[in-house]
Amino acid sequence: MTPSTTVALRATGLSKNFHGFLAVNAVDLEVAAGGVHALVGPNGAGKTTLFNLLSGFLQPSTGTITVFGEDVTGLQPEQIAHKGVARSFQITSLFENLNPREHVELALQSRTTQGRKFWRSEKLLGRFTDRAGELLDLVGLAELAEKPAGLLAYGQKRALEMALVMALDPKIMLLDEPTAGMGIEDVHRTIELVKKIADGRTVVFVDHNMHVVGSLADRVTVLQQGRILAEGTYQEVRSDPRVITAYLGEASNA
Ligand SMILES: Nc1ncnc2c1ncn2[C@@H]1O[C@H](COP(=O)(O)OP(=O)(O)OP(=O)(O)O)[C@@H](O)[C@H]1O
Repeated sequence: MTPSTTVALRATGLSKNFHGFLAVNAVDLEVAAGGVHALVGPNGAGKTTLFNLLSGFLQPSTGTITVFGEDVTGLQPEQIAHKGVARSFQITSLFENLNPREHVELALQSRTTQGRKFWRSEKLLGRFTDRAGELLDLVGLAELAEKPAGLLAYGQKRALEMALVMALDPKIMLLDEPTAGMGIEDVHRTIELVKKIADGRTVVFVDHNMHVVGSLADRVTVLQQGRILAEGTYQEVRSDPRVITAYLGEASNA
C-alpha cells in the first residue's frame, strides 16, 4: 500500500484468546479503501474469528480496529454497522414465509428511524419498494420477488442475502464464504455480482475457492494458526513457498 492510499479497515495487534488458545494472534491488517481483499488459509486458521472481531461479533482480547481512521474497538455489531460496515453470514438466516421483496424492504427500513416499527408501517414500507426492486434486479432475483424465501434454491437464497447486505448501503462489506456450497454456475454468477457491488465500496471476503479468490481479490492475506503467513497479490501468494507448504500440509492431514 502506498502512503497516500486511504485505509478503510485496519487491525493492529489484534488477538483473540479462547481459554488460552490464540485463534487470532497479533494480526496487523490493512484493507485499502475501494479494494477487494481476500482472507484465505487452511481450516482453523482463524479467518472466521478475525471476521467476527472486525464486525464486532466477538471482542478482541488485545489490539485495536479502526474504520476509516476511527477507533471502533469494543463496539457492538450494530454500532459497527452504523459506521458503514456490513457483513454477510455463511449460514442462511431468512424468514421462510417472507418473499425477497419483503426481506429487502425490511432491510432498507432497518436503516431508518422507523427501523424498529416495521409492524405498524405498511405505508412506509411502500416507500422502499422501488429501491428493493433495483436491488433484487442487481442480484438477479427480480423474477422471484414474490416467491416465499423458503421455496428459493440455495444459490438464490445466497443472492438474497447479498441484496440484504447491499440494502444497508455499506462502505465496507464483509462477505463470509460467498460461494460456499454453490455449484459452478452459481459460483460464476456470484463472482460477477461481487464485482458489480464492489464498485465504489471496499470488500473483504473469506473463501476457500482459489478460483474465486483469483478472480476477485486485488489483495490476499493468508492466515495460518491465527497469524499472517503471507500477503500480496493473488499471483504473489500462490507462488509463495510458505503458502504452498501450509496448504500441502493441510491436504496431507485431510
Ligand atoms: N468460541 C470458540 N472457543 C474456542 N475455540 C474456538 C472458538 N471459535 C473458534 N475456535 C478455534 O479457533 C480456531 C480458528 O477457528 P476459525 O473458525 O476462526 O478458523 P477458520 O479459519 O475460519 O476455519 P474454517 O476455514 O474451517 O472455517 C480453531 O482451532 C477453532 O477451533
